[in-house]
This record gives sequence, structure tokens and C-alpha cells, in this order.
Amino acid sequence: MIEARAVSKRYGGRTAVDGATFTVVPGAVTGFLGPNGAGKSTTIRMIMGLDAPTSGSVTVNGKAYAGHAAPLREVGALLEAKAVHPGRSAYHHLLALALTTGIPRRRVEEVLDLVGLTGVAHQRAGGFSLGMGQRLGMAAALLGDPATLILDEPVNGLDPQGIRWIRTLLRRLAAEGRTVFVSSHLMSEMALTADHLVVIGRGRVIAETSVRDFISRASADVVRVRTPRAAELRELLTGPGIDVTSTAPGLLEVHGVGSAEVGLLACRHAIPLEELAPVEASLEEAFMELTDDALEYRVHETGGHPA
Ligand SMILES: Nc1ncnc2c1ncn2[C@@H]1O[C@H](COP(=O)(O)OP(=O)(O)OP(=O)(O)O)[C@@H](O)[C@H]1O
Repeated sequence: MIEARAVSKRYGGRTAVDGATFTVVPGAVTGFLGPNGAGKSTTIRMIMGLDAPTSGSVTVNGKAYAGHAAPLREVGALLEAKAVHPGRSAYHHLLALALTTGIPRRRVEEVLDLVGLTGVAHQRAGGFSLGMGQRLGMAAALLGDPATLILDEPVNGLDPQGIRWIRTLLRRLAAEGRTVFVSSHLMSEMALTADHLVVIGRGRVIAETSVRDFISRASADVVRVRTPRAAELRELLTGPGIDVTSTAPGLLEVHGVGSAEVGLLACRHAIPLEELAPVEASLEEAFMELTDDALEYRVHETGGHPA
């Protein structure tokens, strides 16, 4: 469990995190979303005790990170590119970490197996691909068998197979009852991986919700209808607060009324429907809508320069 209570971080005159309050619960994957410069990395650094809050507090499993007698056993982290000595093997990299933190040697073999690196454990880590490097980073994060995992942009630069591997692993770790907190810019990835979301913009928490609610809140009342009698249905749907548009022959987008009402109306008039579906905003759209005001730089679609 991670608890941030009115936590702020100022660097000189610049506020990176501004009174953020949120809770990350065990047994679920919580996505940490926000535009560039929103304060995600700063928040993660404060959770990990790498940066001290200017005010407020953040705890992991009830204590500040540094207050734990064996922090590696409480929190495993995968922060940006891992510093691994290129000449050292995966095995020796993990062994060095284990020996300096009182973790038994056999755990090294366990985590190598867990991340699928047993076969290359004695090869130089310097020759590892990005995906193998991420696996090694995950192995290091899991070394202390921690109840809480924090991952900063874990799928950055990975190929689809690597992305899928991380997604499956995170879901499994959450199913084991661990707290999994993962930052990402890839909204579509979060839609497939996360159960909950903490959304941050300009250092403030602007949403703390389930992925489901986040999407449905941003979804307008829009229904897509396909029918060979589109003109007739369109006529019948005319009414206050209802707006019907058509992007293709036989296809209507109805704004302002639910799919059940559209279905009943069509049924009453014996109009056959080939498709009737509420249009859901994607997580991407929901995110853009919520964080629109929170973007530090707005890029002109035509010019491509920061506004
Ligand atoms: N050490 C620092 N000194 C001064 N300003 C900083 C420092 N670290 C971060 N900032 C500023 O604080 C703000 C938040 O940065 P942070 O890196 O936490 O955002 P982020 O959400 O992780 O962004 P990104 O997704 O681009 O990594 C930014 O405006 C950044 O320039």
C-alpha cells in the first residue's frame, strides 16, 4: 500500500508536485498517468526516498521508505534505464545486489527463472537487448520478494512481445496480492494492464478512479447505429437535445440518447438494425480530455512547435 498525503515538491521557484493525495492499494495494478512534466518521476522518487518532500508525506506499507529496516523487501522498483556494469553477468549483477542487502543466494536463481533469464544468466549484461535488460531490471526489483512494486515507464522501447511479457507479469504480481504502481504514457497499454488509475497534471492529482469509470466518465452519450433505413430513423430521432450525424451511407451517430431508447424506437417502427452500439471513449481520449488544461506545452498540430 502506498499513501501520499498532500505531498508537494518544489525545486527553487518551480512546483513539480503540488499537494498530491492518493492511495495505491494491494491486489491491483494502478496506472500512474500524466503528460510530460506532470510530476510522475518526482512523485516516484519521493515514494522511493530518493527525494524529500517539501511538505506532506508519502508512505509505503505504513512507513516512509527509509524507515523500513529492509526496504528492498518492502519495495521493488524499476526506474529508468538500469545501471548494470556491462562486463558483469546477469547472475553476478543480481548476486552483488543480494549479498549487499542480506538476501539469500538461492533467491537469485529464483528471480532469474521468474523473468526467463536462466539460459543467459552467465552472459555479459552489456550484450543484452533492451528487452533482456528490462527482464534483468524486473529480476532486481523482485529480488527482495517485495509486497510493493513501483515501475517507471517499464514498457518504453520494448517490442510487442516484451510489452506483453511485462503486462502479464504485472497482472500476475497483482493477483498474488502485491501493490503494483506503474507509470506509463501509453494509455492503450494501461487500458489492458491497469485496474485503477491515478492521473496527475501539473503536479496535482486530477483523477483517482477505476479504469472503467475513467472511460465511462469521458464517454459522451453517443450511439452508433447501422440500418438500411437510416433516413427514416434519423427523422424519427429528431428531438430536443438529440443530434444525429452520418459519416457513411446507412450509418448514424446519435448524440444525446442511449442505445436502449434508439433500439426501442427502431423496434416500434419495425426498422431493422444491423448494428447498435454505445460509442466508448478510448482511454487515450479520456486522458486527453481530462489533462487538456494540464499540458505544460501545447503543440500546434500544423506547426509542431510548443505554444
Ligand atoms: N531536479 C529537478 N530540478 C528542477 N526541476 C525539476 C527537477 N526534477 C523535475 N523538475 C521539474 O518538475 C516537473 C515535474 O517533472 P517530472 O520529471 O516529475 O515529470 P514527469 O511527469 O515524470 O515527466 P516525464 O513524463 O516527462 O518524465 C517538471 O517541470 C520538471 O522540469
